[in-house]
Amino acid sequence: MATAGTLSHIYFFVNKDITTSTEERKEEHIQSPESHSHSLSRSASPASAGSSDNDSGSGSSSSSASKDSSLNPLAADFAPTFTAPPTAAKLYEVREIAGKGLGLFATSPIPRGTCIISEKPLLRISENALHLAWGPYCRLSNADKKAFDALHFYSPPHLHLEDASRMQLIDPTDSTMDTEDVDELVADQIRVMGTFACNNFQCGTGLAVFATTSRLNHSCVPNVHHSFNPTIGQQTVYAVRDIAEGEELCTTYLGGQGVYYVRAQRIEILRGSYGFTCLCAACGDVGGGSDGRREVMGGIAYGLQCFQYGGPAGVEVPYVPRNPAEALKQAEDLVCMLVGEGVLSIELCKAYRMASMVALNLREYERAWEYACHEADVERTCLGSELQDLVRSGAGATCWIEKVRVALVKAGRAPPVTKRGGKTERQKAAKREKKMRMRVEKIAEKEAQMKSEREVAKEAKAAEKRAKVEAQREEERKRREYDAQFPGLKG
Ligand SMILES: C[S@@+](CC[C@H](N)C(=O)[O-])C[C@H]1O[C@@H](n2cnc3c(N)ncnc32)[C@H](O)[C@@H]1O
Repeated sequence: MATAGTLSHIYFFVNKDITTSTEERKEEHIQSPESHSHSLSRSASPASAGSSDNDSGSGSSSSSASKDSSLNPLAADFAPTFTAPPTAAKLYEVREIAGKGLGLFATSPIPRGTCIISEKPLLRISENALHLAWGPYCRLSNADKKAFDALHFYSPPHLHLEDASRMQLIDPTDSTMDTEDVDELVADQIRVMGTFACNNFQCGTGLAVFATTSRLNHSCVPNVHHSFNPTIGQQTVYAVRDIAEGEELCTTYLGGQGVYYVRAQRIEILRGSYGFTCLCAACGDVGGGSDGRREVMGGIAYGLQCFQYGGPAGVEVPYVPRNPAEALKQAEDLVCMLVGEGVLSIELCKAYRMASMVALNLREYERAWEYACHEADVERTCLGSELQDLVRSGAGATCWIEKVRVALVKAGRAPPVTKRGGKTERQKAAKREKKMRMRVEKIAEKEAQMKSEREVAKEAKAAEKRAKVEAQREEERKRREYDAQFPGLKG
């Protein structure tokens, strides 16, 4: 993961100073060349704060309150200084699954938007550089070391872990080590780097491995969304749709943009970096249209990005809308296609945001409001509601909703409110879903029509070529006949 891009899609616009506590930063900074330490049992000052999973992030171990008030629960600014014990029941179990090793499985039905895991890193490094994992690993407590060692190991060939170990971690001038010691140390370092490589997630500006989240297997149609929440300093995993009891919980290892990769690209990355071939619904859908849809979705997403920020000079980018009205239609199509493809996380938020922004630009206030609300809904579903970092940076859906609300008020329109006795949310959602399904079907129909047109054109071209060859042959035959009839005239 450190090098294959990442398991994680960074949605947080992270300000390192906000997200990393001074103590954590201290931990990270003392990691570097000391990593030449040759002893696995070197002083164990845990780089991570343990691995409490499923404590739903409700507890905070730091308090900004004054000493006195922090001890007085009745004080206005009282804040607990202890980490609250886990309150939510464990919603999953770790089980072995054929062909995948261990995985997490729902032990009861899990409704969409449920926080399934919230845990602190087991081992964290400050940059995307695998060799940095060795130092903090050596400082782990024995229990954390055991948890780390139990994780899956894979050594991606392109990472050249042995070279990384010999060149970056071993001190060739150290005369106290003989060849056997060096080989043993190299093997240990390969094991740690390989384990880190295939289990890490993006964590702020660095990478981290987690005791529980790192057991999540991959799917190109994930049912959970993982992200590091700097506000609570924990990795969180939320259900992006209703999950049935017994269903495997799967996230994506390909990051947000991975949604737009076609099957062959996904296979290449997953095989190269994690050593497996994905057999999820999208990868199994050979010839079923998933690849075509993902390609079109990627084209539309990129086209919209070029529309918003400008595209590369001198390159003709397909799907760039010519005007805001076209952009709105494309953003709506993208929403429908993402939903149709079962991609329900951050890329969907982005598509809703785009639709809302363009609608606002077109002064289509109600639509702008509706899409902003959808974005907020999906954001809450994937990330929960403790998102102060996101709000502070102005990137959260709630910040956008506020902008739309102000625009509506300025335009003399009040933000729409749900009418009493009106349609229930469930009815509305069902209607929206039906509408979306119809649009997706329409898009698929259009695609199929375009495909068959392309095939007809290809066939016509091939027929034309065949006729040309046939005509040449005929001419050649006639010429030979003539030559045979009038040999004297030959040449
Ligand atoms: C982060 S670990 C996931 C947990 C792992 N299965 C375990 O036993 O600890 C990543 C590894 O799990 C396996 N894996 C993940 N997703 C998979 C999938 N969809 N199909 C097959 N193997 C998968 C691969 O071996 C991969 O290198």
